[in-house]
Amino acid sequence: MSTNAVRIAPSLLSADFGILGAEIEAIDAAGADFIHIDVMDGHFVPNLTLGPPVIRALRRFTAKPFDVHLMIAPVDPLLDAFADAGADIITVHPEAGPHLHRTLQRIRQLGKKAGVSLNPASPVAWLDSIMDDIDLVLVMSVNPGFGGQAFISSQLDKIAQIRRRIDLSGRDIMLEVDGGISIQTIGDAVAAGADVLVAGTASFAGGPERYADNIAALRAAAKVRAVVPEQVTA
Ligand SMILES: O=C(CO)[C@H](O)[C@H](O)COP(=O)(O)O
Repeated sequence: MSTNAVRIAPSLLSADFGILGAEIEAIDAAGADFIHIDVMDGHFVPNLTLGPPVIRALRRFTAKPFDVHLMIAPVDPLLDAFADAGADIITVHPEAGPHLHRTLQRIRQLGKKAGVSLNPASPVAWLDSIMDDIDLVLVMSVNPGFGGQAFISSQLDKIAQIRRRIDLSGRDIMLEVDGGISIQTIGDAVAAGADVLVAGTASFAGGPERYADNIAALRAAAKVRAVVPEQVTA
């Protein structure tokens, strides 16, 4: 794939929560493509972040797409609230069920792009029956819940398998990778087939005066792979 098409989605999880509006303005000006918002409920994942009222309040600080990753269960009762608050892409986990297909249909009915997220141990086969119903696959390259974790390199094989499926399907589906993305790991993720890279720690490191350089460094590193191609088998 062309690295020109790579999108960088800084995760607000690593921003200063005391000044989120200013952080969004700064990361937007620094070249972010999407604003990635991690919603955690303290139940589906062992951490708590923010909900629809905060997303609504932040909407006025940028025109960039809000890429909202829902790590909450049950997810269905809150879909309308997140759509109404200003989410553009809404990504859910199959385990947040009970009816993934219905959930994805509802997201699209709300006029939003529908994403599905696979945890490190979740099988690629879960995509089999929903390829018509998604606009984005989010591969978690860490276990969800916290920023600053190490990239799980076994996910490269999964990314490559999903890239093949998307290409064979001929559908316009984004392949996003989230967790441990840095200048050391982004090249391998892109070489395996990712085209949207979530980066929290790597985007927000060093404060606002570093954001543009951080994102530029990620884009440059996206063209460099660290592992030999044979390690990515699928
Ligand atoms: O969804 C997440 C954790 O559940 C975060 O988006 C992800 O971990 C990004 O943080 P970092 O780039 O620091 O790894």
